[in-house]
Amino acid sequence: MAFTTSPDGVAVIWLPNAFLLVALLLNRGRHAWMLLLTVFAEVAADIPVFRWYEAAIISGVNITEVFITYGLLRCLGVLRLERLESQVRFLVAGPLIGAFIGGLLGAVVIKYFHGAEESYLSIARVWWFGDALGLLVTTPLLLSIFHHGKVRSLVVRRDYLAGYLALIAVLAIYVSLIVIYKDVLLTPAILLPPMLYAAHRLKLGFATVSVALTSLTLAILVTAGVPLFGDARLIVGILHAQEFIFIMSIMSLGFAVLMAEIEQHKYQLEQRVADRTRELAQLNQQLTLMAQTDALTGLLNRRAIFELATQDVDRCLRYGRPLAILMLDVDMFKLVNDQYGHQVGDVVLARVGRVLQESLRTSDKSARYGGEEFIVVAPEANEATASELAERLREIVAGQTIQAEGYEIKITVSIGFSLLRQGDDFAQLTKRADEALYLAKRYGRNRVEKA
Ligand SMILES: Nc1nc2c(ncn2[C@@H]2O[C@H](COP(=O)(O)OP(=O)(O)OP(=O)(O)O)[C@@H](O)[C@H]2O)c(=O)[nH]1
Repeated sequence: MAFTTSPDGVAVIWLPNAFLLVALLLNRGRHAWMLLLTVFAEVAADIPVFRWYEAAIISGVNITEVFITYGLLRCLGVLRLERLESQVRFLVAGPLIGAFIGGLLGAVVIKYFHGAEESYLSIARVWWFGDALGLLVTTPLLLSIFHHGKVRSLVVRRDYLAGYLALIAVLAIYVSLIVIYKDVLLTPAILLPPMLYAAHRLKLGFATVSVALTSLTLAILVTAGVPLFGDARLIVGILHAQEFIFIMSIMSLGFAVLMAEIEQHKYQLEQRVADRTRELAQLNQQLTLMAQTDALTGLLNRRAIFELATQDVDRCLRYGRPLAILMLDVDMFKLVNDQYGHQVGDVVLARVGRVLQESLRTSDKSARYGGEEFIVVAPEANEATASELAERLREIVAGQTIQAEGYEIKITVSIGFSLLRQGDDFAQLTKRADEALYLAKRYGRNRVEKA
């Protein structure tokens, strides 16, 4: 710390307070040992410049400052600095209020215990700015590293590496030039564009490191007497450096956070669009299904079976495969309606639909063809298979006892089936199956007839 300290012993940029603040923020003030360790570090950092009791009082001032900042941040609900709003709150609580109080108290120690040359207000101002910058530069950096209780590597990330190297190169060139030429044209302001570019491209993690490195470099240069801002008195040079570091930090960190927020918004927007698209696709699927389904029985409707069966018919004709069509009609269904009511009739139709769904192969298709009439399309079914299937369906329906509205109802179905012939189409097949069904009705119902 001695490298960045003015002749009166006030730091141009004072970093240790941020360590204590971050320890408090991360652990919510739980770990006392961390506090003791930081107090020890604060005193040790002051020992090279001050007598031990001065160092002890100064560390008391620093700790007070940190606790005021921490208390304010807790009141404002700020534990992380990844949003612009929390950064602004942090700026008010730490660099503005906490460091200001620290500056007022610290200047008393420097002026009256240490016997400084500069005026009380001038020392208070340098102290305030030094502490403010220490908090501003270091807190976001440490919070970036100790992310959610884990140490996040800011150094080895591949996309950051080129940025770090470029930053070190820029700083090295700047330091060499200003040390050799001491030219006022080499104002640190020329560092701003590359830093903003880096903050924009490499996000908050990198911005915190670049701000910390640049600030420290400038602080060391100004306290070593390098005239960063022309031939001013040392204290004026320090003040300018502090002002510059302040502006640079706010701009870099603010810019990085702003970019992160924009990215976040963009991501959320994309997520929302993706969600809506998925919902629309699902709705579309549901609509398609609804358009194909008969609401009462859950089977395909007439239009859907026409499309699907036509494909089956074409395929079986092309490959010379058999196919059968079964037409089922509930016997004396009008009586069911008349005797028990239309609602009971609906339950009966739904049961026939369920029987078909449960009894057929997955390659078979069934549909409600109209009223109390059903159709089954059975690819690969020859005469024997179709007759067996029709018989089985007839028996299963006849074996059902349907309970509805307090009634127990037994029903039967008549079935006519037709087999695919060369040159057939779906309409011809259904026409023949219908004729066979008519025969089944004529011969007494509850029976199967072949076309
Ligand atoms: N409950 C109900 N009844 C329907 C529905 N669609 C058609 N029906 C009725 O089904 C009955 C069909 O009667 P018919 O065509 O005379 O045939 P049936 O009484 O079954 O006599 P057969 O076919 O000769 O055995 C009519 O009463 C229609 O009103 C429906 O969705 N729900």
